Order: sequence, then C-alpha cells, then structure tokens
Amino acid sequence: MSSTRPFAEIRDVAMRYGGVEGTLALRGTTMMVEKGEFIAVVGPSGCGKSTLMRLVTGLWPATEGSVIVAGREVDRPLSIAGMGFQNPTMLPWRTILQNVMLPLEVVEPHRRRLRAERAAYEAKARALLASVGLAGFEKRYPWQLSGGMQQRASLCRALIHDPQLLMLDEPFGALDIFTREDLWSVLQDVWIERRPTVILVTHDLREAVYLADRVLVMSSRPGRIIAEQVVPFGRPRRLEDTYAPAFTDLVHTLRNQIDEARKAAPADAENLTHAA
Ligand SMILES: Nc1ncnc2c1ncn2[C@@H]1O[C@H](COP(=O)(O)OP(=O)(O)OP(=O)(O)O)[C@@H](O)[C@H]1O
Repeated sequence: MSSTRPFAEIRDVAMRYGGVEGTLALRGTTMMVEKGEFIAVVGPSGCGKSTLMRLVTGLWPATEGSVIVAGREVDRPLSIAGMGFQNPTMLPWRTILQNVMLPLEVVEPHRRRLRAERAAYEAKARALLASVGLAGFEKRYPWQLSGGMQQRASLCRALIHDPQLLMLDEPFGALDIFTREDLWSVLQDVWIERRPTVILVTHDLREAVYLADRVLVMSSRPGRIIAEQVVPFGRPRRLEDTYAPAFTDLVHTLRNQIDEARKAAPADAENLTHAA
C-alpha cells in the first residue's frame, strides 16, 4: 500500500434499500479522506448522509462501488471505528463508567486483554471522562445525567478503544445551542490531542465550519458529493471566530449550495426508482 493513499476511499458507490424497486439512497458517491482529517458532510434532509456513514463503517454493504478504509475493502463492521449518534443510546442498567467501557468488551485486542488489564483500562476511561468534564460522575447512571452530559459520555465511549476513525452522525442535534457549542469545543480539543480521522454528519452549518478541515456537500437523493469547501481557519478555533465575516460568508456559501441541491431535487427524483 502506498503511503500517499487516502485513509478512506469511497468510489462511485451506490446504495439501494429494499431490492431493485427499492429506495436509491446513494448513486455515484465518491469521496476521499486523508488520515487525521476532520471532514463534515452536509446536505438536504434525506439525501443519504446516514447511509454513507453505514457504508463506511461496514454496517451495510454498498450495492455498487467500493469502500476502502485503512487500505482494506470494508466488508464487515469496522473495528477501527468509533461511532456517535444523535441519541447517545446508553444502557440504563450500567453506570457511566461501565457504558464507556462497553466497546472494550467487544473490540479486539481489548476484549482479550480486558480481564487481565481491567485496572489500566478503567483508569483510561476515568481520564477520558475527566477530559470532557465528567470527573465524579463515573458511578452515576445515564438517566441521572443531562442530555449534554450523556453526549459527552457517549463521545468517551466512541474513543475508549482508540479508534483511528471517528464517525459522528448528528451527535449534537438534540442539544440546546449552548450545550452544543460547549461540545464543539470538547470535540475540537479531543481531535487536536488524539488526531483521529473524523467524519461528522450534521445539519448545522456553523458546526460544520467550526469543526471541519473540509466540508462536503451532498446532492438531494440519490446523494453524491457535489461540492467541497476547504475551511481555511487555524486551530484551535474559538466560538467568537464563528461571528467573523469570513466564517459567516463560508456558512452562507454552504447554505446556498444546499439550497441549489434541494431545488435540483425534482429533476433527479424522476430517475430514483429505476436508475441502475
Ligand atoms: N433501513 C432503511 N430501509 C429503507 N430505506 C431507508 C433505510 N434507511 C434509510 N432509508 C432511505 O434512504 C434515504 C436516505 O436516508 P438517510 O437516513 O441516509 O438520509 P439522511 O441524509 O441521513 O437523512 P436526514 O438528513 O433526514 O437525517 C431516505 O429516503 C430514507 O428513507
């Protein structure tokens, strides 16, 4: 494998749910992601963003095209990925610490080592929780925490096995704006410190520009990447930067691109069911 190869290569992918007459969610979708890059994916509602995440993490096979991550064709759920969703889906009968440690019971080589090295793993989980402001909450249950705190814990759970790839699907979508902005900064700090490759799906264009190195815009369904904006601002980014003209201009450009994509939808819709 050449060292210049992208970390994730998604080439000409199509995805149809439910057989030949089913819903064509993606078609001709191509994107490359470099190792350690922070990518945001934005686009009209229902354009196939979550579907793209499922294909990259191996939760669904693509109908056509190829998905290669870390030099390997993705044909099963990726153990090198950590995932975060809008709903933190914590197990209510487990404490926060036990929830964070859950991936270690599933993902090798941690699963094999967990019994012998439990104390070290537990220390790591505690340190992670402390880094997102949750020191002291380890023994609480998820239902004893606010939505924002659960989302912080869920970020720790996504990171506990040191994933090379962090896939985040609308992780802050259900939170109020202040909590959301707080967590942008938490996520940025985590990324700067650990440098996983991140693919973030979001509807929030400020969030996309604040966090990402590059923002990819998808067309309406069947989704494909139709535009890309490189975010030129240095790190760490601060909340007040989001009000600077260069920042808001970029947000507006993205908004216009998504508007254009939405307007193009009826023409594309003609081909949805029977397209190859
Ligand atoms: N499991 C499934 N079975 C059948 N159709 C599905 C399934 N999952 C998604 N779809 C369809 O595929 C299309 C793309 O859905 P997807 O959830 O990927 O879009 P999205 O861009 O993430 O949507 P949103 O922005 O609203 O979250 C939609 O028409 C959706 O109804």
